[in-house]
Amino acid sequence: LCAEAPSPLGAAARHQGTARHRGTALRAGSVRLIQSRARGGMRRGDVSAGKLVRNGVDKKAVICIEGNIASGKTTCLEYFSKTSNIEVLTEPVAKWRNVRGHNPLGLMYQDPERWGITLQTYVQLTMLDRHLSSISAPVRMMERSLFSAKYIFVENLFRSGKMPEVDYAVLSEWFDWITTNISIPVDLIVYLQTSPQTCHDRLKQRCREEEKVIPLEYLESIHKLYEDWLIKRTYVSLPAPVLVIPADHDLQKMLHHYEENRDKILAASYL
Ligand SMILES: Nc1ncnc2c1ncn2[C@@H]1O[C@H](COP(=O)(O)OP(=O)(O)O)[C@@H](O)[C@H]1O
Ligand SMILES: Nc1ccn([C@H]2C[C@H](O)[C@@H](COP(=O)(O)O)O2)c(=O)n1
Repeated sequence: LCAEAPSPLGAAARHQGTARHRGTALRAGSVRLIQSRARGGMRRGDVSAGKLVRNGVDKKAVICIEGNIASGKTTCLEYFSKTSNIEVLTEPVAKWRNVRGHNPLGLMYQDPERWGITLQTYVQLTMLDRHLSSISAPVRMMERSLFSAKYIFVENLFRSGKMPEVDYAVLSEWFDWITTNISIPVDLIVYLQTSPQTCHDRLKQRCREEEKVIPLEYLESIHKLYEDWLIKRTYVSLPAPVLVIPADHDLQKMLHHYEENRDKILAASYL
């Protein structure tokens, strides 16, 4: 049985616009980026020093929900979306499935060597847009991040031999430029830790057309990268502290776990 339903949360309406330098300020649609002061004066002063920061960014908490494909991130976000003072941003999967009539997500699963760079370039752009969009509530919970796009998905394509070295190099240059020059603040990572088999079962249940070709081994590689990054910490540096929530349980138990962890999660807003 297929159970893919459009997210009731919807995608945040975003203005589209061309980024253009104006002295030290850059306007991208409704986003205003300003050059941060050298040090101090901001909660994340050291991390942001000298970078472009979104205006007013230091007043809001950003929590990223991370986890394997179909681990339950959207379901978790739907639960917290019912809380006042929390704004929820799901991944822009609808855009990845339809950019001007093209489906880079589907193309990537059909032929990763050819289309991996196309999808991941677009993921990087749309995730950057998510990070920089204006925050309307004191706390933002967002699905995944610019960081996992690079450290998990791009890395997995490259390491599995499905992304040519030149494509990986270009994506890495883009990622390094963005993270060197633009502040991408994250206050907490919530890792929904699942077994690859659980994700495989949930993936089949969700039945997203493009994902029907995903074998268990693909989820195992993604799982390993997540574990190396967020649990073993043997891989790349973390952009924020990590809260791990075991997520193999049934829905009712998961909702209970979310409630139990609510204070720890929202504590990110007092940092
Ligand atoms: N705890 C759970 N137990 C069983 N099924 C779940 C659970 N959480 C989510 N699901 C189902 O698994 C599928 C994937 O969940 P979803 O929240 O879309 O994952 P993600 O956003 O991480 O890809 C959906 O069909 C969803 O209804
Ligand atoms: N950088 C990324 C991010 C996501 N994907 C794929 C994986 C899934 O098929 C889909 C959405 O992920 P989910 O929210 O269901 O975990 O997008 C990718 O290929 N690269």
